[in-house]
Amino acid sequence: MIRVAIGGPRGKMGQEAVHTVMNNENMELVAVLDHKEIGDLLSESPEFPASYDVPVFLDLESLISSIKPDVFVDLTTPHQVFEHTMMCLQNAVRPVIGTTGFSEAQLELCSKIAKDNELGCIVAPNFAIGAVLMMKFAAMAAAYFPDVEIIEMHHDQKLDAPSGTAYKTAQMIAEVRPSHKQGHPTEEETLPGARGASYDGIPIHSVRLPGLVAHQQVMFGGEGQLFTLRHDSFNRQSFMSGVTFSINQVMDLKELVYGLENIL
Ligand SMILES: NC(=O)C1=CN([C@@H]2O[C@H](COP(=O)(O)OP(=O)(O)OC[C@H]3O[C@@H](n4cnc5c(N)ncnc54)[C@H](O)[C@@H]3O)[C@@H](O)[C@H]2O)C=CC1
Ligand SMILES: O=C(O)C1=N[C@H](C(=O)O)C[C@H](O)C1
Repeated sequence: MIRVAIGGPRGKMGQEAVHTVMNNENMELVAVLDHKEIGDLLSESPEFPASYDVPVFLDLESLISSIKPDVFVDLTTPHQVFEHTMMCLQNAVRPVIGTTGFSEAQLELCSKIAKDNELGCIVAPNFAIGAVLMMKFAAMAAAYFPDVEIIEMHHDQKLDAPSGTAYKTAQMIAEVRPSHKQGHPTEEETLPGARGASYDGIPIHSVRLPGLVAHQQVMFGGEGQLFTLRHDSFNRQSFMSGVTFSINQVMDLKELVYGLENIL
């Protein structure tokens, strides 16, 4: 039995993850972390059935000291995720991080602590297998099509931009193609932001609209041709096989892995 705790249980991802862990026969949901007073047990919250008698904690430090979970799955907010990850790594709890918004410096620091403590940690910008393949194929294509732009599209409640997936896609592409500025050498934005954000010269455009879930297009342009890779998550169930996979895998790791493509 893997003893799992989840951060952000009432969120869009958190609710799915709670049901996923509760229904997995190799896992036990031993605690959840919320930031609002919702009662002592998850079952007191209207989102969950009366049988979910899982203790609710309001701070991670007391959750860890009283429950000592094997794994902490973070599905909270970009503002808290670094602090949560550090606390887990310093207290022998393996983090599985779905929350986005890590800076490169923060990732580097977590990676060092995980290695020093020989503790597994997974930071997964996207748990959906199709999205992981899209990122991998984008890096393959960039070796042949160096001119590329990323368009990510999400629901309008998303707090961070660009998405963690778009950021990771750009990092993977930047590893295989020489850095260069795209478009006309003297192009000017008459409206600031019109050409999107830039990661190593790769434009990233973020769309936020009600009705969307999580979608990304990677467009490669070449002489007389356009090659487009696209992935759509139509619901949050699409992420759950990746969550289960990560909880199982992190138990056998002794370092931080950034992106499921490295362990699939
Ligand atoms: N890696 C992946 O495949 C995916 C990652 N995400 C990421 O997961 C995160 C959560 O996404 P959603 O569920 O859509 O957001 P959400 O806003 O629906 O849920 C976040 C939940 O965390 C709670 N929360 C906020 N601060 C907290 C704290 N300090 N401690 C405990 N709980 C806290 C909120 O009350 C809320 O219930 C985002 O960063 C999002 O980008 C979302 C979908 C897939
Ligand atoms: O906030 C979301 O919804 C999602 N966040 C992740 C990201 O930022 O890439 C993963 C997925 O795109 C859904």
